[in-house]
Amino acid sequence: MKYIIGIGGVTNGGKTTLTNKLIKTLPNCCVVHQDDFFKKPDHIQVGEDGFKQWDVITALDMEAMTNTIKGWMENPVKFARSHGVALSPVPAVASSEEQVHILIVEGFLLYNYAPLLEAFDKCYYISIPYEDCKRRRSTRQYTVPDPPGLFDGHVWPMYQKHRRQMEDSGLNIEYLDGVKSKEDLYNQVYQDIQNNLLNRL
Ligand SMILES: Nc1ncnc2c1ncn2[C@@H]1O[C@H](COP(=O)(O)OP(=O)(O)O)[C@@H](O)[C@H]1O
Ligand SMILES: O=C(O)c1ccc[n+]([C@@H]2O[C@H](COP(=O)([O-])O)[C@@H](O)[C@H]2O)c1
Repeated sequence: MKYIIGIGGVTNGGKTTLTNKLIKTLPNCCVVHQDDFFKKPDHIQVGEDGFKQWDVITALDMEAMTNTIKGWMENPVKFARSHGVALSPVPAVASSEEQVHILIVEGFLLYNYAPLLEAFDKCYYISIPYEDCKRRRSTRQYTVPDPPGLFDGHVWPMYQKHRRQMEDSGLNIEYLDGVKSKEDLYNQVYQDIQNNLLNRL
């Protein structure tokens, strides 16, 4: 069985932290990070506001990301091996359908790209309030540092716009409170995944 989990949410909401905890405990679990598909800085458009438009879907090579996910869907064993993910031994009696393979797709604009929406078996979305987000972001180092004013001028307004768009899409999303402790968030999601997998077996 193949199972694809989306962990979307606001910048600095804790997506990577949660993902890194889950991949340590979920069996046969690979990960795709949307941040790995940002285009090079010279391919990022500059808006009328003067800011490079990093927080829009065209800043990402979504076709390449989709192809990576398709690669996992076609052959999760090969994908795991080529990404250095250790697989559980397959019992001699097990068929390939009995072996569970999990893919976590993590990113801030996961649910705003129509061709990918059908891929997810389960969609999580982490939110935190404006003040927490601004504070966490202020200490974060990206490959391209935030210019002054980017958060209020671009990042937060784009987050609000994309969130509304996602909510209007009718996708079935489980919202997570990113202000909860890292441990509580992990326990909540791990338990939910276990329950969902058991229901499918
Ligand atoms: N539940 C949490 N409570 C407090 N701080 C958190 C929590 N989850 C993550 N953080 C912190 O917030 C920052 C951003 O976390 P990260 O997982 O990289 O977010 P994202 O991948 O959503 O951008 C990091 O400094 C991280 O330690
Ligand atoms: O990773 C990069 O190369 C990069 C370069 C410039 C900006 N970013 C920021 O990365 C943010 C999304 O990543 P994250 O982990 O904070 O959800 C988004 O808000 C962008 O403004 C990221």
